[in-house]
Amino acid sequence: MTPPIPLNEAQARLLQDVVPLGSETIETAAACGRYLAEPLVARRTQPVADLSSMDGYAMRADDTGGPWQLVGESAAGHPFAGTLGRGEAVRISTGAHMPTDAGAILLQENACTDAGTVRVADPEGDRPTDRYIRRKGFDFTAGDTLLNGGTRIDAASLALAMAAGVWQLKVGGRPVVAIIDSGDELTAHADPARPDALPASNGPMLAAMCSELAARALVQPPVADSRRALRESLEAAAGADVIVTTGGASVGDHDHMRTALADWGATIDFWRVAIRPGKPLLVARKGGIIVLGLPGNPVSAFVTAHLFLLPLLRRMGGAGDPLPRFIDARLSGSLPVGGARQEFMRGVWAEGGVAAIAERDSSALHALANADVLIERPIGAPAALHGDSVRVLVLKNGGNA
Ligand SMILES: Nc1nc2c(c(=O)[nH]1)N[C@H]1C(S)=C(S)[C@@H](COP(=O)(O)OP(=O)(O)OC[C@H]3O[C@@H](n4cnc5c(N)ncnc54)[C@H](O)[C@@H]3O)O[C@H]1N2
Ligand code: MOO
Repeated sequence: MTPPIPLNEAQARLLQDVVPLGSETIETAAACGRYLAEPLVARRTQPVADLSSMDGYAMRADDTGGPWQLVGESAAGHPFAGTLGRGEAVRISTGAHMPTDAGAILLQENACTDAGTVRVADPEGDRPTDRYIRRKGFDFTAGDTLLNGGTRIDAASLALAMAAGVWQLKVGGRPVVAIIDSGDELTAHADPARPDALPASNGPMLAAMCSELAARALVQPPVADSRRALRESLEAAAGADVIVTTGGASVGDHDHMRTALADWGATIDFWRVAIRPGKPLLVARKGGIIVLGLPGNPVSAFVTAHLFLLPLLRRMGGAGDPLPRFIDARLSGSLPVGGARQEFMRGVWAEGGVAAIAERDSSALHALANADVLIERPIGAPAALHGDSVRVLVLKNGGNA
């Protein structure tokens, strides 16, 4: 048996030949979660003119002493059409166009009005200023490149595209993922006739992870531990871009995944990666289909999905930067010396840092569901102490969570 390969080598081998799926043009409002297939270029300037950022009164920049005669109003969507002379002011609202010739704003809190005349309320207090003017094009100008191709569209970038007058976006495709749970012990639903059966939780878990990436996930009913049944389920899934299996990837008498893949005509690219959990991971290919064989233990399947499945789907969908992003965090508590495999420990936010959850068994879903982060431990890392820096992958309380 060849030794497990390092994680970074395995990820590079998985992603190196992946060609992004064909692109399509869709409504911007429906593009959340997709990746830009070309740069986002502004079609309009924002703001389109100098605007007021506050409610108050607008006057000329060289006329900030007052009093001023009120000669009209500029409201958002209803600009003041006239010109502004010395000694004149217009009522102005937040987001309204600055009148031609206006160059200063007096906040309404700092103004008093009487019979069409505006004055500075407190001669010792705040006077008109240009600080409340949002200059034309300060955010972006028509023709500016706002986002690079390969960027994921999220709520903010979707709003940016709308504001830039781009109603449709060219985005990468949505990979179709077939998910196969395997094991004689598994049942798709709680089954009173089989009280000892284990609910197949990996399939729905992986489908949920895929759905956050705008992939289409199809979960098959659990498949028995037999070469023939596995081969048939692979054949049934052959219309997908990616087939993900869980279970049967290890060395036991009932672990048939590798032989079933060979029977089906797939070539195994690599098997076993130096990570904990998740060592028995395999990658195989048949034609244009990529098969990811994840280990059956639920935590192993979860961790390897983050490290391999999601990066693969991101790359297929057109992501420029598909690998998960780890950040540095302070350790609360301590960690033992790192082992022979790169480890991903479940952790929680605690005391301004992260603390490892004591339960490290790769079947422990309760601990996984309580985890806020995965803490990375390099191979052979020295023991870590309270306050040391560790790398973490944020699972909760980041983004929309
Ligand atoms: N002698 C050795 N035994 C094992 C090794 C090894 O190197 N030598 N590796 C261990 C490691 S590490 C892992 S991880 C597991 C992975 O095994 P498999 O991928 O073959 O998975 P199974 O044996 O089929 O199942 C493992 C475990 O997970 C449960 N399971 C499976 N599918 C699901 C599902 N869809 N939903 C929920 N739970 C599932 C299954 O009941 C088992 O308890 O192998 C070690 N053994
Ligand atoms: O690689 Mo296994 O996932 O540690 O239990």
